[in-house]
Amino acid sequence: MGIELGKIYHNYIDGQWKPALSGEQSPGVNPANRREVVAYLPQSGKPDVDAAVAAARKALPAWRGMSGTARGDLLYRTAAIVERRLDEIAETMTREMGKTLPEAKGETARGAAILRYYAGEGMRKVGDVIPSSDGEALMFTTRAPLGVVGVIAPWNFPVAIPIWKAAPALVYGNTVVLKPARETGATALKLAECFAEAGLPAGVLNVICGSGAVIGEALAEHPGVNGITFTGSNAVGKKVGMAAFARGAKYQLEMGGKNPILVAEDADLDLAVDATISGGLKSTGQKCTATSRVIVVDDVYDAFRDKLLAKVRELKVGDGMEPDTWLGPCASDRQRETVLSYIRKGVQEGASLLLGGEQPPEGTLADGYYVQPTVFEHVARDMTIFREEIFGPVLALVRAPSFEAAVEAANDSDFGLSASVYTRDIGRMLAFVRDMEAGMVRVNAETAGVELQAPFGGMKQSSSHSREQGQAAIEFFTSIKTVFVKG
Ligand SMILES: NC(=O)C1=CN([C@@H]2O[C@H](COP(=O)(O)OP(=O)(O)OC[C@H]3O[C@@H](n4cnc5c(N)ncnc54)[C@H](OP(=O)(O)O)[C@@H]3O)[C@@H](O)[C@H]2O)C=CC1
Ligand SMILES: O=C(O)CCC(=O)C(=O)O
Repeated sequence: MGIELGKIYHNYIDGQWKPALSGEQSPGVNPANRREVVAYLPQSGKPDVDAAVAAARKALPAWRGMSGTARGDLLYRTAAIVERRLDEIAETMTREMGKTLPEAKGETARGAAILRYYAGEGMRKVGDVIPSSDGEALMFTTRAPLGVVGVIAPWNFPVAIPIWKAAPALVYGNTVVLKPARETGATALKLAECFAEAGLPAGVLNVICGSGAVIGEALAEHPGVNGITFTGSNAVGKKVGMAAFARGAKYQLEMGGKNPILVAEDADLDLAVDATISGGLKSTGQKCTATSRVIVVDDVYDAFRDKLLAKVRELKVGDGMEPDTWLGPCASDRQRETVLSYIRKGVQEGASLLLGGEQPPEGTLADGYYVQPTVFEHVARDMTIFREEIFGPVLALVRAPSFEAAVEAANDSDFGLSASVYTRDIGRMLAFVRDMEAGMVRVNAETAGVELQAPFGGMKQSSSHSREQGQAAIEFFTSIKTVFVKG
């Protein structure tokens, strides 16, 4: 039994399911088959944002007043419900944004694991006792929640990202207004159903769907929102950050990447090829941690390229619901057009297109937003495909005369999210860890894939220099209070 297609969804505000106040809704189509309407989603406006923020503000005192353990218990219960509904949530995700069903199931299971991790945070320490210079006083730190937190989420990890933002926000005593990407509203509303079934009090989590330019902006500018956490493009992230900064709200931005994998002359080439393919092309290259620049030392360049091409040719493109599909469609028509325009630019600017570069030939794929896995070589550092985030199944091969030159080329980027190296030499590993300007530095492992218990974030223009996930989340979602008590 599959999910109900074409269902009409409502916003989740103040513990109730409500249509947009305007009554407007918009269809969300399956990127693997544009004829399939997956869901009708509310097209909310500013009055809906006002209602959601008012509900979150009203719920705040009681939620903040509960113990961390009690808040954590609600997250444990939500995790169990997400797990029970895993197949349905994963199918909704695949039909809304195209990633393969096994990937969607893995991500949903990860969502439950993130909820459990932060449920446990409700019982962990929040401060330190610091010796005072006054022998009769007690000085210590504690943590206060920010208040109402706005979560603006992208479509590429529609379960993991909203949860890794909302779960720590909630457990530390904040209330939340979540605005999912327009592509993945139904998946987010199913998560809201799980929180509601777990017994989360009304108004503690609110989910509203609609255009980013309207309700995302309204949330960032709203005087009732104390903090905004955003993942998405650099252009929008900067706008959101500036809107929050202008009114003194706290903000956290996770944005693009242009992640390199370096292949040294002593690398295990088979492993390096597998990591390049998995890191660069899984989820159709739509990860901020996706491998995009493949920088290979001259001595092994030809052998690496030939192995890579042989394996990429074997990848099966198709509907993510089909069991033999390795690579699904781009998440939307807009995203497919962006990717194809980068490919055209690569060709115009003189890179050599070795493989792919087009929509797959007509047939069963004609109704979806597909792009063939694409490999370029002779990519120069001033080319657009070397410099800008593509967010599609496109790899740019770069030949480097030496390992040192490869590191230098890898650092020649405005971004610094993730970077990986393949080498067996401990000296090279350590040099890479020291010299690479990236928040996630990975040795003999692909650039993508993050662990929920470890800090995640980037350097340079990849982030606002904060970190998400693991214990790092407490830094954004709370403020430190230093307390001095004298009897
Ligand atoms: N770092 C990452 O993980 C991601 C990076 N990207 C990058 O962004 C590119 C474009 O993707 P796209 O989906 O358009 O990313 P956006 O940055 O536009 O979208 C991310 C989120 O921000 C919302 N948003 C859009 N405009 C505004 C605004 N003015 N104020 C506040 N919120 C807003 C979106 O809503 P809505 O969906 O309604 O527009 C969505 O919820 C990709 O090609 C990729 O390069 C995209 C997704 C994730
Ligand atoms: O690599 C991952 O698992 C996470 C990637 C990510 O956070 C993103 O693409 O937004």
